[in-house]
Formats: sequence, C-alpha cells, structure tokens
Amino acid sequence: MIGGERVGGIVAAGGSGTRAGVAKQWLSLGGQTVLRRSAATLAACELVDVLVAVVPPGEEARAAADLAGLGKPVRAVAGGPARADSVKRGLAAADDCALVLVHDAARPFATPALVRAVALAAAAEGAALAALPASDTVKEAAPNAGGAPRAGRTLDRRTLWLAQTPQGFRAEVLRRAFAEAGAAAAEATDECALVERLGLPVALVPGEAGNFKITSAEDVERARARLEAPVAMGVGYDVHPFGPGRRLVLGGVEFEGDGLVGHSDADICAHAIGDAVLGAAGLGDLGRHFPDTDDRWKGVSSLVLLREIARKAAAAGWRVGNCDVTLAARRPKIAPRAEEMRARLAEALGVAPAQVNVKATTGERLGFVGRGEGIAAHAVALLYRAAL
Ligand SMILES: Nc1ccn([C@@H]2O[C@H](COP(=O)(O)OP(=O)(O)OP(=O)(O)O)[C@@H](O)[C@H]2O)c(=O)n1
Ligand SMILES: C[C@](O)(CO)[C@H](O)COP(=O)(O)O
Repeated sequence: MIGGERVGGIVAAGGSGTRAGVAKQWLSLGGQTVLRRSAATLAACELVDVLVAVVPPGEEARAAADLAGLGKPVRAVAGGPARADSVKRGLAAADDCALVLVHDAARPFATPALVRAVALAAAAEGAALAALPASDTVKEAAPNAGGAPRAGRTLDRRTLWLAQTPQGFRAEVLRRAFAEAGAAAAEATDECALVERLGLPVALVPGEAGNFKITSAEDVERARARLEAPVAMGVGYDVHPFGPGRRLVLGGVEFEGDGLVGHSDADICAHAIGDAVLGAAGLGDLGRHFPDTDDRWKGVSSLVLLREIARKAAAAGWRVGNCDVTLAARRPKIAPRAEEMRARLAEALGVAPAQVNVKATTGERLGFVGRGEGIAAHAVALLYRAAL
C-alpha cells in the first residue's frame, strides 16, 4: 500500500525458456523454484499487497501451490504467447490495484529494497524501472547483407541504461499504454517501452548488478553457482552376515569361501559406496531405489546397482569426485585384490580407478566382525556439481 493505494506485484512467468533450453520459472535453485524466489522478493517488500503470477496456460494450480506461504495473497493466471500478452493478463488480474510492479520470474536475485525504490518512483512519476547505466562502450551494428556483424557507430554510453525489472506503473498508465499500442505491444521487450511511446515520464531507478536475467544455459549455471554448494559429501554403511552356499562378492570381485546373505549378490562394498553417493546427491538410500521386495534386484550384481546410482546422481546434476571405503572383515584378505576391486567399482561409477579407494581392517577379534560372523562396510563419497 502506498498512500492508501493498493500495490500489485505481477510476476511474468509465462515464457517457455527457448534460449535456456528449460522452463526457467520451474527450475529449482537451492531448493526453491526460480518463480518462488522472484515472487518472494516482491512479497518481502512491505508496500506490495497482492501477488499475481502469470504462468503458461494449465500451470496456474502449480504456481498457486508453489507460491503458498509467502505472506501475501496469490492470484495465478494464464499468460499469453508474447510477454506483453502475459503482462496484460496479469494487469487484468490486479484490477483492484492502483499501482502495479512487473517483475520477470527470470530475475530471481533482485532485492526487496529495489522493489521498494521502483514502487515509490512509480507512485510519484507514473512509471519507473530499475536500470543500470551502461559501463561498456556500446556499438550499433551496421547492415552487412547477411555477412558477419560490423560496427556501424558508437553510441554515447552516458545516455544509455540497461533495463531490468521490476518496472512499476500507475495501473491506469499501463492500461492506456497497452490500449494505445494495440497489437504492436507484442513487439515490446519491456513494458516501459509502451509508456515511453506515449511520451509520458519513466523514471530510471539505479538497478542492481546482481539482478541479472536468466536467459541462456550459462545464466542458469551462474545462478546455480550463486545458490548451490559446488560439492556435496555422503556416507554409506552396510552390514551383512555370512551364510552357507552364497558366493562372496566384494567390490565386484569374487572371493573363496562362504558369502554374505542378502537379496542381491550382497556386495556390501558396492552397497556402502552406493549409499554414500546417493546420500551426497540427496537421493535417499539403496533400499529406496532397489527395495528387497522387488524381484528385479534378486541376485543381481551390485555393480549394476552402482552404475544405476551414478546415472541417477548425474541426472540430479552431480559427478563423482572420489569415494573411499573401509571393509571391516576378519576374512577374506582384501589387500591382495584391492586394485581389482577399485577398478571394477570405478568402472561402474564411470570414473578413473584413482578416484576410488578400497581398504580393510580385521576387527581385531572384537564384535561380530572379529568373530567372523559378518562384514561391515563404511564409505564416504565426494560429489562435484556438474553442468546439467
Ligand atoms: N509469453 C511470455 C514470455 C515471457 N514471459 C516472461 O518474461 C520474462 C522474461 O522473458 P524471457 O527471459 O525471454 O523468458 P522466456 O520467454 O521463458 O525465454 P525465451 O525467450 O528464451 O523463450 C520471463 O520471466 C518469462 O517467463 C511471459 O510471462 N510470457
Ligand atoms: C524486461 C527485460 O527483462 C528488461 O531487460 C527484458 O527486456 C526482457 O526481455 P526478454 O526478451 O523477454 O528476455
């Protein structure tokens, strides 16, 4: 509310993310969607009374659920083919607001202070936008009939500002701007351009360098790097008892003597590493992905499971940095075959053997390990965030 007038925050989230190759509004960054982050910035400004999310048709319910709990009422409406169509529909949904702020969903790093500054400038002048003065020298390309781009002339950068959002308006000004532009509004790349055409004042509010728009796949990575840890670690632990008539398989290598009891081949070395990788990737544990009630995993080589785990971690945006496993086993002797084990484990994980370490301890005759009743495996894994 500004001077007793209601303020609506319109989040333009009706795009399809053609250039980034992903619907940016639904991307999860640091555990929250890009849409929620952008809407949360508007909601955190005390001047904003209501949020209007404009999303691709059919995604209104998803948006309403995503934006629950931001502390402001939310209206989710369907957007249109061009940005201007979406914003126009958002404006219609904010029909009880005398002032509106339009913010790109694709700009999740604006601050509430910027929202406030734009809202106050728009209330005072009729229209305002966040913008950064150009700091690079700006060239205008000359026509070159299909050839490589050529510089035509250099513009005076002292007069140039790079437009951001939020952009704020007296609602009647924006309504008039849309009405006068008619079908040509679809060509406008921002809403202030439509107000400029009317010859009305548009205030420039100093924007924020961090308020970049996620446009390309590189921008997605830049945003991810800002919000998400570049590494993650996980631990894995597994225990199996010895049983008669079972093959003893550890790290994909077969040993002599009775093996371990389990639903798969009971390769606890692979299981502990698999659990560590799943844990680091935040994907739960082995039991969740390969339940022992599922016959597909009965007697299966655990290297198959490990391969699948590495694939799931990669799909979640992680690559294996390294793993280390310790087997607590009175028998068999691990050291003579540790290199073989590490090669097989590494192959299943899709990494080099140098990224996997296998070692063992006998249990010093203590506990179930020391009595030779079973084997325990402890593993850690370090993952690096990979480009998606
Ligand atoms: N019909 C459209 C097109 C765009 N937008 C929104 O306008 C903002 C800026 O647009 P842009 O970065 O171009 O997003 P996309 O349209 O998704 O991307 P692209 O142009 O690469 O398809 C985004 O938050 C986008 O969701 C919108 O609400 N409705
Ligand atoms: C509104 C805007 O973010 C200001 O820089 C920009 O013009 C949107 O352009 P896009 O072509 O929709 O990405």
